[in-house]
Amino acid sequence: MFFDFGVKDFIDILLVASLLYYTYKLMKSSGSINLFAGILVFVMIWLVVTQVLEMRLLGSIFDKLVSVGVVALIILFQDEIRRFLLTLGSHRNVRRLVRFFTGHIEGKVEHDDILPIVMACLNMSKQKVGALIVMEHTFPLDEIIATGEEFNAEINQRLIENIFFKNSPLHDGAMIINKNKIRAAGCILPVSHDMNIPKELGLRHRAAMGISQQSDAHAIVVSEETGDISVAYQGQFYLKLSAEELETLLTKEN
Ligand SMILES: Nc1ncnc2c1ncn2[C@@H]1O[C@H](COP(=O)(O)OP(=O)(O)OP(=O)(O)O)[C@@H](O)[C@H]1O
Repeated sequence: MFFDFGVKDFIDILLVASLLYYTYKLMKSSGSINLFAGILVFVMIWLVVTQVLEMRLLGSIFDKLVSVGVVALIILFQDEIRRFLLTLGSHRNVRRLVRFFTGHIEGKVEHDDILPIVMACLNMSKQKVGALIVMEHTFPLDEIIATGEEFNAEINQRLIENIFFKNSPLHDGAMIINKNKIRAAGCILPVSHDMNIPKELGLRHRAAMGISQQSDAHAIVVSEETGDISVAYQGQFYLKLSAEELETLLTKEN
């Protein structure tokens, strides 16, 4: 007996595989990989109980759990689902399409605005001034901005350095930059509890990782201890960057 296997089925399998891979990547970057693994194990047990062993009583309990499970999943993963849709909308190809029709990209930081940020980081790195700068992209950070001091200033190298200067009232916490404006400083970021973050990295780095797991922002850290410049982006650390590497990373379309 032959399977009626056509191109459509092949595309179907390919799409399901990509969906699973993308979900895995998203869960990994947001630190919920154990939850994802737990759900997979549950689905496998459910399939074995209902399809292979055909246990009716246990099967009917699992069936009930699965029927309410979809709602539970939406509640559990609401941040991840939101991020997934935002990332989909901000994907390079979709942005190209938007640029084709509108002529510009909403939320994109121009190269001229990146240079003062890179220069400020370089200076702070040399003087070992600690800094935490978040570049907001398509995922809105209004709730984070509300935790700090809001203003609407042009991006300026001196201003960035002054804010993070040790005696400045706003040096503690994170600065949020959106497009060509510094939107706030002294903001509190969510701290990542990821066990894989190296032990020598403290709260500033964990806060950078936290925001990168919950949004599509770039979070730049200048270490007060070592002067190292690092970036957390999409749940990944890019450590000990040179000025050129930082510029390339920030200029790259996400
Ligand atoms: N949740 C947070 N949101 C924003 N900023 C934070 C947060 N937690 C800590 N910080 C900032 O990090 C500073 C403390 O950094 P800490 O020394 O613990 O981190 P670190 O990663 O070791 O950095 P460094 O290498 O600069 O010492 C605080 O003074 C504060 O400015």
